[in-house]
Amino acid sequence: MSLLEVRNLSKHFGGNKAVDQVNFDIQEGELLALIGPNGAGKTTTFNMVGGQLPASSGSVKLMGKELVRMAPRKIAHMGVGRTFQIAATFASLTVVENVQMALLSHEKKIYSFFSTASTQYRDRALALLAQVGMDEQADRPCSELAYGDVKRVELAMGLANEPKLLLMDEPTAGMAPKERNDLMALTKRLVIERNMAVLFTEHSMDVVFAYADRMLVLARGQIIAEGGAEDIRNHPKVQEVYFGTGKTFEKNAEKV
Ligand SMILES: Nc1ncnc2c1ncn2[C@@H]1O[C@H](COP(=O)(O)OP(=O)(O)OP(=O)(O)O)[C@@H](O)[C@H]1O
Repeated sequence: MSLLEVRNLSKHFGGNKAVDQVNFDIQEGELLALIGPNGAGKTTTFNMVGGQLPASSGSVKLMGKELVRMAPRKIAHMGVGRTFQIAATFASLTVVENVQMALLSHEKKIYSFFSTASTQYRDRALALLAQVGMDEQADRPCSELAYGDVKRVELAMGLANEPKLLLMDEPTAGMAPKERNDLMALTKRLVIERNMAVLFTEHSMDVVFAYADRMLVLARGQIIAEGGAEDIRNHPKVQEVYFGTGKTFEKNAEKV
């Protein structure tokens, strides 16, 4: 059985078929990229898997259990994690406090954080930070961190509920090439070490071709291609939808 099975998943906004009868599987230990031009339906697909958006029809099963129509919180508890950007209001908290918040939230104890619970889960938070190489910066406010380091903290927060599948929406947006590669190399290492799976959307083709085990290409709400780097690079439909967008599909694209 696949870790995640998506079958005939659709989302219609009025007459707009944002996602139209999409099918795919994700296996444990897999880093899977969901790519496609602007408006292809990537975010909509993501939000249906995470439960933030109700599907119009279709099925999403995690280890055989149906997630469609389940509340996002329940889906998170079932083992689907998600990296969210650290909200501006939490930037003044330290690195470790942000990860503690994520742990508390997972345990439904968020209400107590600002009173007596500020020391709770510190050790667990530090252990997560060590996995992303941020334990030495644990007591710095997030607002002082370099952008790439903030992304590492967000990754540690995404791991707080021990996800079997982690969803990452454009994890490297706004990053310099070196930071992008570092973050994706770290993500790949975590996928292997934790035997989890990651589904990520991405606009940087260099990152996708360098790190994804497999790619799904969406265009106008439908999957037009699926496979490894060679299959995708040479796929006529993929070349067609990206033609004129300035995206490169060259071999050995930038890798720092
Ligand atoms: N809440 C909404 N209401 C109406 N239409 C929406 C809504 N969200 C998305 N859409 C439409 O659904 C389609 C797919 O959008 P989506 O954001 O999923 O694409 P995307 O592939 O993530 O795009 P991008 O790469 O630009 O983020 C688009 O036509 C978009 O305008």
